[in-house]
Amino acid sequence: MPLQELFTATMASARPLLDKFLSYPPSSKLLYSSAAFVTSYVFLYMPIRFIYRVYFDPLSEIPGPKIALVSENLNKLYWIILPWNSGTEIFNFKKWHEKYGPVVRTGPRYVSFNDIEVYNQIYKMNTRFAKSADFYNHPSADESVVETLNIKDAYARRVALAPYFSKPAVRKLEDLIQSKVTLFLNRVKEIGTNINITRGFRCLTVDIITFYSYEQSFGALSHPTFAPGWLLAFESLIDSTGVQNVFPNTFAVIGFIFEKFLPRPVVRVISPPMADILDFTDVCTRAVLSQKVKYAAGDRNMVTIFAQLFEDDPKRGRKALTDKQLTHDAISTVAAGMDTTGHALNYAIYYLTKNPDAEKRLLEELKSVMPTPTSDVKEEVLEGLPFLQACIKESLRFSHGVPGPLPRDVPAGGTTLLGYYLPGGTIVQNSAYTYHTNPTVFPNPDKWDPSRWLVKDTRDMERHFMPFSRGSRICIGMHLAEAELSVALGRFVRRFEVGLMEDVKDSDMEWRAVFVPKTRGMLRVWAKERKE
Ligand code: HEM
Repeated sequence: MPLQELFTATMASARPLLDKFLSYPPSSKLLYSSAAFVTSYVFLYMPIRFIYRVYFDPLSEIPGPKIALVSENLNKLYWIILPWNSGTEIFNFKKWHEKYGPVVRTGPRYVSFNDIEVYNQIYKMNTRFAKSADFYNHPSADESVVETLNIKDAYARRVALAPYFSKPAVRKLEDLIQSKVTLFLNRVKEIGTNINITRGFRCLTVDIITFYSYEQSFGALSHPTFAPGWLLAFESLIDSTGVQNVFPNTFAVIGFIFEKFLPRPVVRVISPPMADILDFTDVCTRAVLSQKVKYAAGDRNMVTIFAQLFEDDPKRGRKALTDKQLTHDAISTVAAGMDTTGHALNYAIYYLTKNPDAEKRLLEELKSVMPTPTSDVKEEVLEGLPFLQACIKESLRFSHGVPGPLPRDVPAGGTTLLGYYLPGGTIVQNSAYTYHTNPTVFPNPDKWDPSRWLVKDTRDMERHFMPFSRGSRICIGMHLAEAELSVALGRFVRRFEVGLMEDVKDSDMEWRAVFVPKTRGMLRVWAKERKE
């Protein structure tokens, strides 16, 4: 039968059905057409799309679990929103790499790698792999330097911040770091027992970075239990990163309504975490904008990492940051510098209490440069202590910095990695957790063992060690973090004998990834001043 006749016959037989449909009231019409749309989406479009992804897509040659190809959105809901799965995707990545090899297709457009040469190609200086909008989209920080996607814009913003974070610049912060560590240690002595050291370390790191940013710290260390309201607010903000990532627009709209139209006490009744988040944003906004006002009034002697961002940089084509960009930078530098450094210190103390031999060895080493428990010691000296540095490295290996897969977009035109062609727009992932727990490079990877860093040849471990990431988007605050870690850990261990509170469980230190690792519980310790 010719095609035209077939079409006419089909239309004729469908006509009664169509007439019946048109005779329904509008509400039924809407219901039936919605049902027809959903049915054909689920039973027709999704299966066809799945078959295309499995057999015909340019990425179809790449091994991986087929179930992950059903839907990008379902993957996100499954791994991010379901409370029991939230933050555990990267553990699964590692299992998938063990099963499928160094390259795994983890979603329709996502490919994960476990190959250090590929890592170095993606996270290198002048990379063409930009941060992916699919992840760096959190409404509370998407205009910060951390979430700036465009490579040129990110470079210009980093250049403005870089002079404040170079090694020589950090050396000039010695007095600031030492004085905050002294305050922290005095507070530890004063509290003595049941010290929430997880929050204590956060308070220490945040008081340093906020002083450097705003000429006055947030005063966190002075809080009686290391739990100022805005720190609890920050914890809510971090908890919300998954929801922000999956529903950025909804989160932004709700946040806007809550912020602009409802009094804060009302927001607190409706959603305590949202009220916390807005409180934290307010604190950061007030702090950074008051610095901007001082700068505009001609004060050029003030100490603020933001100074260069208040002005245009015509040479690099960067405009002065808007108030929103400043606020987002204020939030993200506090966030970037607080939890990461805090976690590494947390793990160091936890594992030292579990490994008395290591603690003894560290103490002996510290005594060689600090004759008494409260002796002054320069950061430069602590940097030269091999066992202290090995403890710090091993604790960074356990805390991972940002363990998540740091997704990057394959540039337009595509690229070939490990023999597989990846079209432009493919999202590549690499998880520090996978590299840091590679048993070939780090034998017995789940054992906290600082002495592994004291062997003659550490080159292979160094190659697979990336707590600060690498390349153009390497951590800006790396030197500051290293200085904080040396001074805080060295002086803490020299001054105090420390132990876990009885009810602290090993499972309290298990973590999931909410951008940074989030432990199941908090580390609580007792601390006794040493006599000698
Ligand atoms: C032990 C402590 C720290 C670790 C392990 C760490 C780790 C990292 C990692 C892995 C990244 C890359 C994130 C990504 O690609 O999405 C990063 C970025 C960043 N870090 Fe850190 N960080 C630490 C401390 C600090 C401190 C003290 C600051 C100071 C404010 C800081 C500021 C930043 C900033 C601004 C970025 C964004 C850089 C960019 O996107 O170009 N970090 N950090």
